[in-house]
Amino acid sequence: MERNPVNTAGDRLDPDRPTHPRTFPTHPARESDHQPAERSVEFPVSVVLPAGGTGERTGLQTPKQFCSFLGRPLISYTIQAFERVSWIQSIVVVVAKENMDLMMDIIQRFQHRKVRVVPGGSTRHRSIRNGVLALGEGEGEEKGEQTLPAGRPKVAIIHDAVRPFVEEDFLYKIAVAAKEHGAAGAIRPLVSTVIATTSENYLDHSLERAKYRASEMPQGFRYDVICQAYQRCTESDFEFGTECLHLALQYCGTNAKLIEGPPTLWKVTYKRDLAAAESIIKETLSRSACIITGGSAQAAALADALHKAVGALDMELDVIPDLVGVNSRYLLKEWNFIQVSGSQSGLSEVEALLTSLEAVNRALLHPVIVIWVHLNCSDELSISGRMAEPTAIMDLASVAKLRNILLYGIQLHQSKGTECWERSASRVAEITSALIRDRSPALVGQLLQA
Ligand SMILES: Nc1ccn([C@@H]2O[C@H](COP(=O)(O)OP(=O)(O)OP(=O)(O)O)[C@@H](O)[C@H]2O)c(=O)n1
Ligand SMILES: O=P(O)(O)OC[C@@H](O)[C@@H](O)[C@@H](O)CO
Repeated sequence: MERNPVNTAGDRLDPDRPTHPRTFPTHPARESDHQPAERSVEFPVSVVLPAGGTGERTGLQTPKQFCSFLGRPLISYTIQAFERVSWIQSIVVVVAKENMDLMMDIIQRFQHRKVRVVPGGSTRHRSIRNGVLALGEGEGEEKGEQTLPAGRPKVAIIHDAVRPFVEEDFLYKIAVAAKEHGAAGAIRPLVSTVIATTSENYLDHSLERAKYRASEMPQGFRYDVICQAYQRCTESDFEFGTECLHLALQYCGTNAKLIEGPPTLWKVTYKRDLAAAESIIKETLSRSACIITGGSAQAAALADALHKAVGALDMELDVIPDLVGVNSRYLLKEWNFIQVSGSQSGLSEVEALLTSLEAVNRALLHPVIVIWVHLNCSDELSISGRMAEPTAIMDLASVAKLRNILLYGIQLHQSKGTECWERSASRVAEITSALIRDRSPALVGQLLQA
């Protein structure tokens, strides 16, 4: 995890960050095979993402919501989780005044949609209140640099910006329950028992754990309920409170419906949570890849063997001849690419792949992994050819890195007489899986020997 924040100019402070301005077409909506079935919600839903804290408990200078993972701030992952939900009409991100410019840069850099930024307050409740009020401001009005979102929602979802792993299915459950009951909240089983302490830090009593749950996010509220709750609550609530569901009960008599959520709803709080979040993000991006064979028989033979070997490594792998026609959809998936080239073809197929990836702006949100597997079937290694490839792939990889594409090479020597693709393929599969999983910057542009 890079702890370098993006600076107020929107440029990350470490040397690896691509700094050239990106000129993108309006990027097409990204699709993924894992996209759940489209749901429809018959009432307007908007979201408030409180992100106005300082993240003191991480011990870092950079507020945790702005810590970068694979080149992108944590908050951008959370925003993406909401903006891809078609029935969410608008998102209000609440950040400290001093981070407003930084937040606008992040929205521009990663082309987030439906997002508006408002200033936070000195406590989480004050920040959430500012966000809730912003949802009710007029539709289509200009406010500074931002156009106000669609009109007031029927349901407002509130979700800590530092809980990036939220799925549409659960958001749907919360939104529908909030519409029906006035309020709804995510809960999880307690891991530790809750105890009450005396002023001298002795045990006063312990709670029966089975009767209690941990209150998590997202939470949902009928818009009138959460507005009324914040209108009626006290300064003490604003200063010391941590529970929106309590405000709805206390000041609106609204008893929230509680829905057990998945374990992925956890909040990034401590430094160790940052490493956990990065590991989950990397794992999510490493689940699938497609092998492009270019139509050559040699490449197809290796691809088939690779398909079997990588399958054993719990990766989803598709084998396709090219990326044209219906196969061009792979360019839009959050997948990785393995270009298998026969000994006659050099890097031209990789160059074509990189151009296609840039044309669809595929590397906007996540670094793309491209692995060139070069089949060298000649019994005599052509010294000149071999010497040429390492330099050529290094140069190409340097250019690709500026576009957030990580290019690696694997050279496979397959003497003509040997038909044991399986052994070669399992070597290539292990290297490929490690490259996709680890995304090591140190190996970018290297031509590894399988
Ligand atoms: N004045 C505040 C304080 C917190 N939050 C947000 O509320 C969410 C949950 O709060 P927490 O995990 O406590 O974040 P921090 O207050 O930043 O953490 P710490 O208590 O360690 O400083 C975070 O997204 C945080 O940015 C906010 O919008 N405004
Ligand atoms: O208390 P913190 O500010 O660390 O985090 C906020 C959490 O309390 C809150 O997200 C849930 O408990 C649900 O209200």
